[in-house]
Amino acid sequence: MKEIESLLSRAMTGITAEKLLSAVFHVAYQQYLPIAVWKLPESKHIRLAIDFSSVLQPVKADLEELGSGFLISPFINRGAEAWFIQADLYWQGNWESDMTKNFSFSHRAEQYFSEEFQKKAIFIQSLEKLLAQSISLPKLSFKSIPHSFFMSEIDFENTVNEAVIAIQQGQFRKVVLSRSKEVALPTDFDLIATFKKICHTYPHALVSLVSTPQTGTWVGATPETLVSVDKHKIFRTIALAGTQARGNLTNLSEALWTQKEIEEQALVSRYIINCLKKIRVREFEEVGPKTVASGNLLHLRTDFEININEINFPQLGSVMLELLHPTSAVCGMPKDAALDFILEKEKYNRELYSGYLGQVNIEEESAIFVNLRCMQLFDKKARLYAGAGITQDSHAEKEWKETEMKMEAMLKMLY
Ligand SMILES: C=C(O[C@@H]1C=C(C(=O)O)C=C[C@H]1O)C(=O)O
Repeated sequence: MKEIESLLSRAMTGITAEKLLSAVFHVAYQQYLPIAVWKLPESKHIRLAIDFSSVLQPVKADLEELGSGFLISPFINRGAEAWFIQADLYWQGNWESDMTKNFSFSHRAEQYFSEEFQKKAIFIQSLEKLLAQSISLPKLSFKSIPHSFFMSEIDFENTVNEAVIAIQQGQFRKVVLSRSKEVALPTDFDLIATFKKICHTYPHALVSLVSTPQTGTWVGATPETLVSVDKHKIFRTIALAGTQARGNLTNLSEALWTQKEIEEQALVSRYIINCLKKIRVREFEEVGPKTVASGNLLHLRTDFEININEINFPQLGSVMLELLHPTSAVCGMPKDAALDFILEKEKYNRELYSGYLGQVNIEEESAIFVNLRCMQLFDKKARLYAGAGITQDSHAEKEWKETEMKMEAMLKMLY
């Protein structure tokens, strides 16, 4: 293993983080290796994990049992199963880092002739070869975009109106309706340069770039923590909902919210408290709701915090992850009725959008987020995703505009 590490540091001498990330992503992608690159909120560190195992297996999303890596789950995850990118190769640094430092390999399979070891060796050799060339990297070829149901403004607004009627009839209280749209990638699209731009534009978000043969390639900047457990065993989750354009507002406490938005966010808080009640957790700290910014948008957010050691509930992170997903911020309330409505009316597959993703047991912290403000990359095109919470006071046209504003988060990063 030492041989590989010294090969890697030789390959990387004097290379900028951006160039190295481009090359690493390139080689991983071409060799069908699952890779995740991410930046946590309020952090300047870029983290990277590559999995060298033979086939990426779905796993039970058990934060306490899993090793170090990056977890991704689609919106629909029956049996609470998710994909896990094990951090066989892990790097942590920032855009200005000396790239020869801070790389580490997990020593999961030491056998010299194991498939995993061979894959690592081939990866490093290809990386070294690529970095030795002074010419720019060849273009990545993503898969062509598969056909997907396109929802026009009229279709979407009709569905919102149907949801409002269903709410008035008492079928559920809130449902989150979403849609996707395709946009052309710029001809000079550069994945890592775009990722870097997103990191700078969204300092308070989890910014991620994830690619696996099973899920395709996704990039996003989500403001929504689903479950996090830090090294001091503090569990956190948030209730995020209500959306308006930020405009020129500098003092966030001056934002005004309508009753519809206040109620919509309160339903998410209530949903979280109901989940805590189910497992008889009564000692939690609740702060908010307060106005927070995510790029050009404002949301209402309530923070929940629990000291895991004080309540002696070591599995709280995993138990809450299973109970919370999909929360009322992306599905609705009650959950089952809202989900049925979504599956019947949306007519497209959300895939990883509004699922969850994030690091597990990396530097003693797990931080899982709802996958929002994201796009999926294809040959010459990107698919953008966004949704809006519908309650009895919703106006169809306003909800359409809200999804447009949310999609702009990624669109603006492309152009
Ligand atoms: C569903 C999305 O966002 C969620 C829905 C919100 C809303 O309805 O106001 C606000 C923030 C998120 O919890 C999305 O970004 O696609």
